[in-house]
Amino acid sequence: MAVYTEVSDEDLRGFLDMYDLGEVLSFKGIAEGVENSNYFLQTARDRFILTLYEKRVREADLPFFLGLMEHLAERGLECPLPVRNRTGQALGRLAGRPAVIVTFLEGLAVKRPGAGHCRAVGAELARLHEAGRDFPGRRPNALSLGSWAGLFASADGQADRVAPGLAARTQAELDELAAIWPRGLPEGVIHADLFTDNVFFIGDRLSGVIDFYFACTDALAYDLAICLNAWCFEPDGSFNATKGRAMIAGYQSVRPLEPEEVAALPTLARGAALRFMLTRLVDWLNVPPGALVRPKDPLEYDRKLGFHRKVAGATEYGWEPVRETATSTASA
Ligand SMILES: Nc1ncnc2c1ncn2[C@@H]1O[C@H](COP(=O)(O)OP(=O)(O)OP(=O)(O)O)[C@@H](O)[C@H]1O
Ligand SMILES: N[C@@H](CCO)C(=O)O
Repeated sequence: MAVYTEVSDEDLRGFLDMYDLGEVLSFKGIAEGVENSNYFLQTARDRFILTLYEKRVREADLPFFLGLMEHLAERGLECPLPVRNRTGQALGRLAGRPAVIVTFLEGLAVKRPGAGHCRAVGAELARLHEAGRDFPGRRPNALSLGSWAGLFASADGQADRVAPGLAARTQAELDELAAIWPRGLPEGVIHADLFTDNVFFIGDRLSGVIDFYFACTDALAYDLAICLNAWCFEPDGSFNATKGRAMIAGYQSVRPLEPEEVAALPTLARGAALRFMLTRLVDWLNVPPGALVRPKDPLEYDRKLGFHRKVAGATEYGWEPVRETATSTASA
């Protein structure tokens, strides 16, 4: 359960005095997530999520995240909307932390996604990229290549305590990726953390996307590489190419990949796996005393890295050229 910061009844009352949300009917810490403290808030008016931002979220970046959610929602994406208080502010302070109330989204995260879910996520990711094109905000990816060596250093030489050989493997990967990391790919706003717990479905219909607190400006195909990592591996560690094919086809049904993005996909997938291995490693070694949180397994991503290292080309992820439609062939 990710609740790092407890909120007293008195603090909550003081905070909600600034809003027009009606009487509080229920207020509970949420038993998911690892990054921020999240509370479910039911008032006489509606259901909401109250988030207190913790270690990895810089307060200066919050206007980017909140503005992005508003921008995407205006363009028809189902995502939480920040709720403004009586003075028109969405961002406040509670229990010493920056805090925001957002609207509650209906739906459930899928635990064992099928190919249909992967296709829907691919298409939604591309819609997000398209909708983000005219978003004026820019935020460099604070968890890209340039940060990985520092993250590894902050594990303080303890990687081999988690698995023998992990330190040398990770160092070799850092060195190699620094040498081959693709530059100049099409960029835009990316979600950067579109894992299964951040996408909701009602039945088979994708009903919403949450958790924009890693969103940034980076290579669009890197976001797809993150999703291939998060959605298309089986619990036994094998990559499911049927799911990969569905996800990439879903993505390309909205935004076809450029040839240089296709060529870069294996390297981007390696980088994405390394990024999540490293943040998980650091979290695994540094669980704050008393925090209600279950850290995620870094070795899951070390194993995924092992798979990506052997991939020779994007077809192994299920990439196929976009088929010409009857109309485009006829008009060609
Ligand atoms: N707008 C929302 N509507 C409904 N439920 C939500 C909403 N926002 C968050 N939740 C619930 O709270 C949980 C944690 O939220 P979130 O994923 O944003 O937390 P986090 O700590 O940033 O997690 P992560 O580890 O994925 O980064 C979600 O899994 C979901 O159950
Ligand atoms: N989605 C991340 C946690 C939030 O950054 C992970 O699974 O490691």
